[in-house]
Amino acid sequence: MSVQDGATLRLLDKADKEIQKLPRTIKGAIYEFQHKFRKNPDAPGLRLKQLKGDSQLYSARVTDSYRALLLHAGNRDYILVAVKDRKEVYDNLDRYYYKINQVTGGIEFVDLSIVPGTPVAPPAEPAPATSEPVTPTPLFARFTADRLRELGVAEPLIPLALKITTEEELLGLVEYAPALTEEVLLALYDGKTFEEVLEQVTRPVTTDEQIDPADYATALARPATKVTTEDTDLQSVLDGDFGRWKVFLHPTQRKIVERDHRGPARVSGGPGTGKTIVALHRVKYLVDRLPPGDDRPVLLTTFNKNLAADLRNRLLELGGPETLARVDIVNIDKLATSIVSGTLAGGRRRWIDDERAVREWREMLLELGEDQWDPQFLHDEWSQVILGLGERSRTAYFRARRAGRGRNIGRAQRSQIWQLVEKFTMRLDEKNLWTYRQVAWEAARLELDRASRIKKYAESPLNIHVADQSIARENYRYRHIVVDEAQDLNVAHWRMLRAMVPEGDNDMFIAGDTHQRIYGNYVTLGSLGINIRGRSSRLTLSYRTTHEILGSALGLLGDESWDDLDDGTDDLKGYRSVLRGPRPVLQHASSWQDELAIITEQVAEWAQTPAASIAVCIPDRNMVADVESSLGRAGIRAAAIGPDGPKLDDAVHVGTMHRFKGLEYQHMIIAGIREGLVPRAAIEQYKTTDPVRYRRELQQARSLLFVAATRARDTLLITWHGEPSRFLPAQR
Ligand SMILES: Nc1ncnc2c1ncn2[C@@H]1O[C@H](COP(=O)(O)OP(=O)(O)OP(=O)(O)O)[C@@H](O)[C@H]1O
Repeated sequence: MSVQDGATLRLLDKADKEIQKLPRTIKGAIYEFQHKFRKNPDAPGLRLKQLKGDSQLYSARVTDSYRALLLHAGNRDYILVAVKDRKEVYDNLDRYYYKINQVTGGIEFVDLSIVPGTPVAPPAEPAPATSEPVTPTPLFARFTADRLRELGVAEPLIPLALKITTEEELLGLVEYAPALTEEVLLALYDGKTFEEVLEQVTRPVTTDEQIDPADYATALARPATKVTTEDTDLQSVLDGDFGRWKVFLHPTQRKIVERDHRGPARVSGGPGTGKTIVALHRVKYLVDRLPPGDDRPVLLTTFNKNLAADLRNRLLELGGPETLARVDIVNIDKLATSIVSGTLAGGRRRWIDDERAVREWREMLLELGEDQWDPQFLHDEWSQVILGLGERSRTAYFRARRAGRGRNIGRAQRSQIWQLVEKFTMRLDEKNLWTYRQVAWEAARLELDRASRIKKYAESPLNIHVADQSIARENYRYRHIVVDEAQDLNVAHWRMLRAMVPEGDNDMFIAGDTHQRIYGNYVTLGSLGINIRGRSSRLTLSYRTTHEILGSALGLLGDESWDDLDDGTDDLKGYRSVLRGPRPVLQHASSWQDELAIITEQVAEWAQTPAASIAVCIPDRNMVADVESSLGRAGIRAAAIGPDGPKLDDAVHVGTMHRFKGLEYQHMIIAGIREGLVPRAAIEQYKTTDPVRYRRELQQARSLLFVAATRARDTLLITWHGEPSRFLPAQR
């Protein structure tokens, strides 16, 4: 059989929802059908035929009683839009609406018979008669058909949208509506104005191209047409393990993935808007454009080991072993560690975290009888100012601006601090210890040296190298670097990364959200040679959190202002969700014991949910064991989340707030949200002594709570005893 006989069969977004509901035997038959169809759509058994009076819609036989409905997009390209019982597929053909959306240029399909409230939908249950008939006001009475059309609502759904009067009707309408119609109507329903929706929802997906309403082949290639591309996608829909994130990218996500840049680019966006998903697709996009080879020219890095492991699994799912084979996936500290271990003799030391380092400071100050300085202050000054300098010298420290650090430190004090820092680093040397920041600084230094050797080699006349055999040719480690959770990387990390990749097209792709910064690392990328100006984009649609949870989580951020990893500011304008669910519950308890009882009772009520989709988050490490044993006594398996992620896959996860970065749960409880813990009482000392630091500590505490609250997909319960945290809405 010639290749010409074959056909492409794609699946349209939302058609997968209907297909997944079909009986198992029919799904099996669809599996067979799609194979045969791809091989030869004209095979007689498939009975491919045009629907009467319609140029574009075709039906084909799946079984004796089921038919596939296909939209012909030109040449041998078909889009599967539905699979239906033969008895109903040919009735009332007017109910099939398909068109190229005049705003987005994407292909849209709706079967009006499944949209409640349309003239062709089955009649709804009659409403119970009331004694006084009242005519409720339609939800969108303040808009005209033209306005909805301008926003991109699908034509046949406009009259219906203008008629509906309840939220239930609206949710019924948007369930199978094209994605833009769903987003627009829900945003208007949430109270946004026409102008806001135009700006935040419609404009980002509006195509610049001239739209030919009959050119389906071109429309098929536009980001707004959400269709599967691989043969295997339809198979995974049928197997029930279909990851929509792999295929149905939002048009805004797709544009970001596929845009080429002359330098570093950045994507921001609120929690759950798909930054990680975009980073993964971006990696695949870059790998697909590499020349063949068996090296690994792409680096994908993130904050911790657990997130790196998740990226690895997801990239394997997305691109298979061939993509994985060209990518180094490693968390940022491990990357720094491997650079240092591989290059320095002293590389084989033990790494310690900040908490342990502060203990070392305290011990050293005690031994020295030095009581003028606070160990935490010295550790922060060393880690965030001195280890943030490009050059580690006393003079450089004397000149350092200490931007954003409130307390003024004069020359004499800097001299004392410098001496203490020298003693401290010698102490760590003797004990064979290193902090992660020290490692990052060393790694940055080594990589910068390497980069300057590469430049020197490239610039000097060839004969020098020939004469001096000792100069070996080195190359940059990577061609492209993709960073996730960028808001928590420190200055040294960025210096190291910058030096690992030559400046040029698509050199760095940076995904992060400064509202979720929880490690106090503030950077200005521009000053580190990473110029993202004019190459920033933002995602605004949450795929994780319901509208209700998102609204409450935004309230936790207060009126703070947030940076954009550079000199500008960032905000969450337009951040929204089309997912609906119960409102978060805020519950006051009489004591910690009472909170534990509430937690245990609530988790027991979620017995139908797989344990690992439930999490309990608390602000203090000492509370973890309490929660674990309280759940344990009720026969519920619980496991603490360690620094590298959850320890067990079949237990309720319990952890402190920092541990929840990047994770996702169906049901979440955040307990212990009281004054003194959120924010911590210890920061009050800075209120008068160091107001700048105080503000930053407060902001970081807000971010921690924001991160925790936005891990919840469906349900969120927040509890406290005593005085509620100032970040919670006022309680009546
Ligand atoms: N286009 C998509 N289609 C379906 N699901 C998606 C899509 N994009 C993202 N998701 C899902 O939404 C959830 C959140 O995505 P992701 O983790 O990438 O968001 P994020 O912006 O990185 O979140 P955070 O900032 O909270 O870490 C995940 O479950 C992901 O699979």
